[in-house]
Amino acid sequence: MSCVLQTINIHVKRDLSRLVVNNQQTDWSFKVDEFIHHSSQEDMYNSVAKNVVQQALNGYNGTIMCYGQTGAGKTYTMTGTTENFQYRGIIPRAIQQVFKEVEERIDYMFIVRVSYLEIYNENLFDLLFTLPDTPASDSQLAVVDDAQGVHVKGLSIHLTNNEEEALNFLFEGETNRVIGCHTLNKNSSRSHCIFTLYIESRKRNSSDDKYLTSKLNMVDLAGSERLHKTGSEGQMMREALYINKSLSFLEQTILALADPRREHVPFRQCKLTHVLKDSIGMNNNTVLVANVYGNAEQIEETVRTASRIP
Ligand SMILES: Nc1ncnc2c1ncn2[C@@H]1O[C@H](COP(=O)(O)OP(=O)(O)OP(=O)(O)O)[C@@H](O)[C@H]1O
Repeated sequence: MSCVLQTINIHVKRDLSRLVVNNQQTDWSFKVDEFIHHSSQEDMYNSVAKNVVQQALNGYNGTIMCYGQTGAGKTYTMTGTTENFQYRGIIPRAIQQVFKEVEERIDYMFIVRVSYLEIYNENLFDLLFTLPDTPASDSQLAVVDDAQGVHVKGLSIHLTNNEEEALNFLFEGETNRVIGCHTLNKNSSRSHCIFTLYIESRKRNSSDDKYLTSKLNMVDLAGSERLHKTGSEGQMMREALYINKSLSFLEQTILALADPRREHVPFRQCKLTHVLKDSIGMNNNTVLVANVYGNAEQIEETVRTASRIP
């Protein structure tokens, strides 16, 4: 969302032949809005998320996505860890910001709801299905694109009255995620997960009964990975193929959105882009966080991740 671009220059020594991506290239240069290194979770939040959350409270849809190599810190950035309050990630901080504003803006009436969707091997799952008040869905969840906009039929959406309730939904969903273990990350997310806040607001004591509505998606994408690096086989290889394919569709969609000459944006190629159709690009606030490792051994994947940023 910021306009000043920063340049990242990467140089790989040619004599480290094992680490060279190809025989010709040893230098890369990438432009990004911001390069965040050695920062606290709070600084990270203030840089990438605070503004999008504020805009969502003002009625604009927003999406914040973490993308990158498996084990590079996407879940840490998005959710954080529970061992220390200061390590909490973007989602709990966004929840806090939303409810702080709800309390402060006393001239407005807010309704906040949440849902937590998982996309695993191109199938949709409701991560809040375990809650007692979640109606049992007898049919498969499906992405529907109709007059009401894009929504997932069958996904439970929960009214949330305060920060604590919203955090409980987050933690409930976290325990239901599909987690795998491979050589690069022993707690690897094998799916894309979208935690959504639906915000509705209306000015109190106003003659006009106009509601402002917005959706804020916080997306922890499954890790992009080279199969030989993660040592995947069998079911994990199948998962990795789905993950890589959908990430490639996401990349194509983002590239199409960034190109003003493109008339068609291929949202329907996979569930991930279809679900996000009305919340990325165009008039929505979209932030893509590229998580990379800091060490030289992973330079090949770092270059790959950085080169996918439009
Ligand atoms: N900035 C950081 N500071 C401290 N620990 C971190 C940081 N980033 C990641 N970690 C730790 O590294 C490990 C891997 O991170 P994480 O699970 O977030 O990766 P990921 O990108 O979500 O991986 P995957 O795609 O496999 O799910 C975790 O134990 C996490 O707590």
